[in-house]
Amino acid sequence: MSGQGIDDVNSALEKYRRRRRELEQEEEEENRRSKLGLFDVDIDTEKSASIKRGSGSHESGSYVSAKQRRMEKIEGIRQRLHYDGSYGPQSEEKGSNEHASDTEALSDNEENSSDPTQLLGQQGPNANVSLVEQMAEMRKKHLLNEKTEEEKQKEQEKTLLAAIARRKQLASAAEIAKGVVYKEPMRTNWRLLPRHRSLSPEEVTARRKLWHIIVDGEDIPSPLVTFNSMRFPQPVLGYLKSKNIVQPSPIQMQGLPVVLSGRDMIGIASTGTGKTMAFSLPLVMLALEEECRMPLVQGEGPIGLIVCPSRELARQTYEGLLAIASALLEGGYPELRAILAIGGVSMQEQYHTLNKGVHMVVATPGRLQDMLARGRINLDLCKYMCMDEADRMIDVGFEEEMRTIMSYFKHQRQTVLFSATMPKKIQDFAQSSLVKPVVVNVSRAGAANMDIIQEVEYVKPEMRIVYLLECLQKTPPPVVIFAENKNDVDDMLEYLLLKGVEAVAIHGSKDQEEREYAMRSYREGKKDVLIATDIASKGLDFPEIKHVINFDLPKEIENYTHRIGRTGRAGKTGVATTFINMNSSEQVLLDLKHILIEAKQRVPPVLYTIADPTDKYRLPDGSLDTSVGCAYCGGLGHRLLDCPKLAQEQRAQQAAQRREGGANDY
Ligand SMILES: Nc1ncnc2c1ncn2[C@@H]1O[C@H](COP(=O)(O)OP(=O)(O)OP(=O)(O)O)[C@@H](O)[C@H]1O
Repeated sequence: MSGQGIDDVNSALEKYRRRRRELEQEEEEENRRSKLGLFDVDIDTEKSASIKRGSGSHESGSYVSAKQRRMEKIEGIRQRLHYDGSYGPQSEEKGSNEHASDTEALSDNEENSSDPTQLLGQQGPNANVSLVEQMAEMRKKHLLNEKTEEEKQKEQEKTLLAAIARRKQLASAAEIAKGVVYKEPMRTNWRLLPRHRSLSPEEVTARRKLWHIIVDGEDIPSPLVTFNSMRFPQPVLGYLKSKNIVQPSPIQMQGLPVVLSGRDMIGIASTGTGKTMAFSLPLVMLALEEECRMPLVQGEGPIGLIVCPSRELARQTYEGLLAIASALLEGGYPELRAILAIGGVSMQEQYHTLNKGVHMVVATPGRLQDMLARGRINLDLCKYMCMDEADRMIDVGFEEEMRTIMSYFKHQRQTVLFSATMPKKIQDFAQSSLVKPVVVNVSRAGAANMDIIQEVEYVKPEMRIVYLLECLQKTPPPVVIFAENKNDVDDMLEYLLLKGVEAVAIHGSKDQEEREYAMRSYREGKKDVLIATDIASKGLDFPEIKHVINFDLPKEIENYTHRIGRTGRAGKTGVATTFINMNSSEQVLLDLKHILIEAKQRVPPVLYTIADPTDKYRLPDGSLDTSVGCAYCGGLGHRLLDCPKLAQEQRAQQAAQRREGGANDY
């Protein structure tokens, strides 16, 4: 976000916080007054005495709860209505049932009434108006007031969103400078088979419905239900089969035809549902097409780029590309070369590949930016850019690096963004930077994978480490344990090693060698337990993880979705256990509650004890209107103005501004 943008967001938030402080102060004042026995409304002495008489008076100075006082006040009114017929002519004419409904209405509204004289209709302009009519009027006023409050909140949200949206587009600096706007998507030579081109719109819709695929955009290619129909060369089909990948997953059914045909795309699907293939295969096909057309020579390339938020994820994706490229080579196709550009490793080996011309680059933003700046690679021929875990990539953590990388593009490129979590705001922003994008949605962005059994346990902070051993018994290994901070990761490692558990750990302060050792030994099954910060929560695909333990609740609910998504992958079932305690953020707990409800999991009673401001957005069937969640992080348990992620990012941004540089590691 630009400095101006940050200021705007800050000032909008500051306004909101000021208003909130005022409201809190008002509330405090009200509480104080009522504790002292002062009614905030001006009831005349006679009436007040009458109410007290009716309700039983209290010894002066003794504490009476607000609820009790309210009840007594209502009782007083009720008694006057029943025993004193002096509240206007209408009350005498009414039957007792009507009185009952009137008093019910009173109790509903009394709390919000500011003028009990009017409420009772005893004097003033309402003296001749029936109680029912007065109540109807009050209700209307009350609703209007409430709406106004809601409108106010919406307005504040709008201002804040506008400030956030004032980010610059994800476009190259030269394009922005020259005002270049691409209107038409890129074209590739890939075509649907004639029999798929002739599918009727009804057939296409039925197919999408069957696989729960939701699309948005213009001229969207039909979903294809076999890899054969996607026209991959035989060695690629053979490779997929060897990995037991025989039928495309829904995100691949729709995502592959879209990306293969050159369209910009935003792909949203649950963790572990095959998004990586949906952006890797088209890159390989594009590289192959270019190589066949005109082989790359020294200093040329890449044709395409995949940017990932962590070194480990980049390595995993790179190895996937190498495997497909080598299957093609073995099948008699030209050699396709790839390099891995990540921090912490020497690029010496990679330079050898670069010298031959490179087709594909998989990178983390920092190292890629560095290589571009040093002129080690260029994006002159680059036609394809993918951001894996895209919301994280466009998030503040990497935004500046991504913008710098974009400035090296010379021509239009195809841009594809994939993630399991993609808040609406990020989608809107991304869409504005893409060319006629197609949005493919296979699950609600941020929803948990339905193949995961989610358990939430209340464990006191100091008991967690001891309880870990018991928790590890739930399933056989491999298990992964996540914690927010590096010290907790180190402490757990020490404890588990002492207890004889085969564990390894990874976080951003470990050196590259340690990180690689941990990943390798865990992946190869030599270690049973991986303990990690969120550095390992996104995208990593370890085979057969049975159990994810959250030592704490992450600060952002999206990280919860990613963390538990390390299990329950490729159609298998997994278990996730999350420890919560009194230190867990209420807002994230509420988000968690909604994720559990959505995934039809057991919600621990403690989560129902937290006041839930989203209760009013329940639909008639009791489910939550999912369109009302936070526009910034996608959490369903809070609104934008209370977003813990936004607040956290702002703190980080301010700190980064002070330091004049950002830190992106976990
Ligand atoms: N069509 C398929 N059929 C069976 N398995 C598949 C298929 N596509 C991918 N897989 C396997 O599913 C696993 C998860 O895939 P992948 O890592 O691409 O998930 P993802 O959606 O990117 O998850 P995340 O959101 O965590 O990054 C991998 O082991 C992959 O080989």
